Amino acid sequence: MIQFEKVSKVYQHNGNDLRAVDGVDFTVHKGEIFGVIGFSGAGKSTLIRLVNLLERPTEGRVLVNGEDLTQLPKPDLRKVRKRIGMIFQHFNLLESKTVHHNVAFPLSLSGTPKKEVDQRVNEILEFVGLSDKAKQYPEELSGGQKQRVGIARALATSPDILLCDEATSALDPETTKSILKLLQKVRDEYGITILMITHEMNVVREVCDRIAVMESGKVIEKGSIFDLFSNPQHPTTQNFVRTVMENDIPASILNGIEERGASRNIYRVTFVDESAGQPVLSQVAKKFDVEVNVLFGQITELQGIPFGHLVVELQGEDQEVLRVINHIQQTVSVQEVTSNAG
Ligand SMILES: Nc1ncnc2c1ncn2[C@@H]1O[C@H](COP(=O)(O)OP(=O)(O)OP(=O)(O)O)[C@@H](O)[C@H]1O
Repeated sequence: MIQFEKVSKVYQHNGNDLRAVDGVDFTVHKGEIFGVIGFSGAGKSTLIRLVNLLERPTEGRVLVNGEDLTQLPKPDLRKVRKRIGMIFQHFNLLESKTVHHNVAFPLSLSGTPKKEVDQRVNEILEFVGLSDKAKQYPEELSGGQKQRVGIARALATSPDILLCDEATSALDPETTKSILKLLQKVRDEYGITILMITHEMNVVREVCDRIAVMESGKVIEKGSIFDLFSNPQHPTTQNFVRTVMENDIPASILNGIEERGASRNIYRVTFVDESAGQPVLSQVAKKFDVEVNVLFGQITELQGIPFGHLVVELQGEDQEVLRVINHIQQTVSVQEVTSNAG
């Protein structure tokens, strides 16, 4: 468990205070995958580095499993740090060492007997799917394989917490997916708490239970993936959501709506939860004297829950269209679409 308690980190920049992290306050629960998302300079790297004391807070506290690391004597701090693994965007592997030695490194450093080290390394390489690469060097591996070595190295000392610093930002989309799957397996099989920072919304959508959105050092919004995607409050969060969910109706369709003039009956139907699985609109076409013309839409899945919207034109008498709206409002949310609004 990681608790940020009104944490700030202030740097000096040209004689002025620069609040890289500013009053951050949230808790990452045990076994959770928590994402911190923000644009460049938002303060994400500084925040994650406060967890393992690569940075010290200027104000507030960071508690790791209930302990304030700044208060620990050095030998205790070393012990606690072993319980916090970290992986990096550019993997940070030792190029002159084999995969086996890279993973063994943190164990050898702490004086673990060789036999024990070899056993643990073999076990972890099998877990990350790289048993056959033990004798190879980093330069012989793909980016995804290098990150698997990074994950194996971070897991070698059996941590409770894994910090991921833009861990998939240097990888292509397919490799990103496979690394995110591996991180899920790390959480599911070892119960490790994962805190990840990223600027990519598709990454947090794929694996995180909850996220916090950072801007100018502050957390501007936080919540479950479902809540933030389905109802983002802050404009920055809305921008992030837009990077993965096309909410805006394309201009060509809006122009078409404008051309239809006053007689249009165009609505945005938002599906949340099990309503997305119900054939609401096909039922309408059968039950009422209207035709349903789908103009645009997107349905996706968030944390196993279907979510999305369709923009539809209802063709029929106004009275009948109103009856349809009343009917479908019981299961989905309905908004009228005008040509100048998505
Ligand atoms: N050691 C430092 N000294 C002075 N300023 C710093 C230091 N580290 C970070 N900063 C500043 O703090 C702010 C937050 O930086 P940080 O690297 O934490 O952001 P970020 O969200 O991780 O962005 P990026 O993804 O670009 O690294 C930036 O304005 C940065 O210039």
